[in-house]
Order: sequence, then C-alpha cells, then structure tokens
Amino acid sequence: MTAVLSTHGLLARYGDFQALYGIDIELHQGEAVALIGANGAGKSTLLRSIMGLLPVGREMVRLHGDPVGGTATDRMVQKGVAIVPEGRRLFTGMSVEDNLRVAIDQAARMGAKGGWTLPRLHQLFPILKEKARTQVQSLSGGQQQMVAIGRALLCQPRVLLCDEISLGLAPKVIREIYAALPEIRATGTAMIVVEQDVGLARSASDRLYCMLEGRVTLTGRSAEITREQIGKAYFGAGHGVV
Ligand SMILES: Nc1ncnc2c1ncn2[C@@H]1O[C@H](COP(=O)(O)OP(=O)(O)OP(=O)(O)O)[C@@H](O)[C@H]1O
Repeated sequence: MTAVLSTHGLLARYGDFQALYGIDIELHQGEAVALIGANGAGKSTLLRSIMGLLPVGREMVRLHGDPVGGTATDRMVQKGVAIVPEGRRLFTGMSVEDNLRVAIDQAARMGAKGGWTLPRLHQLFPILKEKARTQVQSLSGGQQQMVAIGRALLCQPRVLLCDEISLGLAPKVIREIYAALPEIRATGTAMIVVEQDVGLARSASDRLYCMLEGRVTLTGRSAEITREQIGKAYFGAGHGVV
C-alpha cells in the first residue's frame, strides 16, 4: 500500500549546520505515528521540512507517492497537509472565531473539501463555541491549543502534523486534547504527533519513530517497543531506561 506521506533520505540544514541526516519515515491512511526524541533531536525540523518551511530535495518528501519536497507551504496545505505548529502561532488581537475563519476562508479559496465545519469543531471542543468572541490572547494555553488544532482541521487535512501540542499544559488539559485525536483519525486523517512525553506518545500512536541527533534510532509498533529500547534510542547506547 502506498504511504499517504513518506520521506526518503531527507536531509535538512540551517546554514552550515546539518540538522537531519537521511530520514526515512512512512505514514499510512488513518494512522497515528509518534515522533519522539530529546530536545534538539530534529523532530520539529522534520515537520518543517515536510511542510515546505525548509528547503529539501523534491524526491525527499512524497505525498501518495508523488514527489513534493520543497513545495511551498500554502501548496502543501492545498494538497491536504496541515500543521499545528509548536507555540501555536495564533493571530493575537483577533477573536477565536476570526482565527478560525481565516482557515475557513483559506480552505474555501483553495477549494479544499472535507467534513470539518465550525459546528463540527464546536462538538469536538465545546469551549471554542463558548469563547467564540474572546480574543485568543485571553484564553488559557489549552484553549489556545484547541484553536490551533481547529485552525489546522478547518483546512480539511488528510495529514495532520502536530508539534508538541502538550507543551506547557496541565495533565488534565493534555488528556482532554489527546482525547480528541481518535475522533480526528476516525475521519480518515493520518497524523504525525511530535511528543516529549514518551508514555503519551505511545498511547496516542500506532507506530513510533525515535530520533537522536538528526537520525531515526528506533521504529516499530508503539505497543510492542520496550521501555529499554526507547531508553537506548532516546539517549544513545549506554544510557539508562527512561
Ligand atoms: N532556526 C534554526 N537555526 C539554526 N539551528 C536550528 C534552528 N532551528 C533548530 N535548529 C537546530 O536544529 C537541531 C534540531 O532542532 P529541532 O527544533 O528540530 O529539534 P526538536 O527535536 O524539535 O527539539 P525540541 O523538542 O527542542 O523542539 C537542533 O540542534 C537545533 O539547535
């Protein structure tokens, strides 16, 4: 079966600094894949490379088998890939609804079709209806994250890239946000979830990739990989179990 999204020997640099050294990953329809690894392992760089935010070779990223590496970000969104970026990047000074309408208008301009509407999103995160007129900077971190996820969903993605959506949030809020992911997958959307919390990453994914210093050091089914394997892959051989 052709992967929805795949990378092939993906290399990425920031000037002279090489951040990724030949990354091969695959994501299949409706699948959730977790990307774990210590700070600086290259997880965000991988998502940014897929999204066209860093220059990469055309053959290094494939969408349904078609080479798309280096495609501009708005074109990637048009092709059905959306990102929930680290730090959320909402439009401050605008209400929740206006933030979401930016995505609705963008999707309409691109001719993107799918099942995500404002009422559907309000079912997923009811607080977004209650806070529709509230300026996003007045929301809690968890509510802001829900807006960021909503904004990505309203682009009608077939592939959703989530970059550390639990960062800085209370455990109860993290549970609430992660509880929404199976509903999103049920619509057929595949997702890559970058997550620092290994337990959370495992429970939210079918498969995982562990990265270390710009390379994939471990991959397999999340339920089958042992803590010891993850510990070695996370810190390099010779280190203890996480
Ligand atoms: N804009 C940049 N310019 C130069 N180097 C960068 C830049 N962004 C990231 N890097 C470097 O690239 C490497 C990978 O960073 P990246 O942010 O992808 O890691 P990460 O696994 O997502 O970690 P984190 O959990 O801290 O976000 C790190 O060594 C980082 O310092």
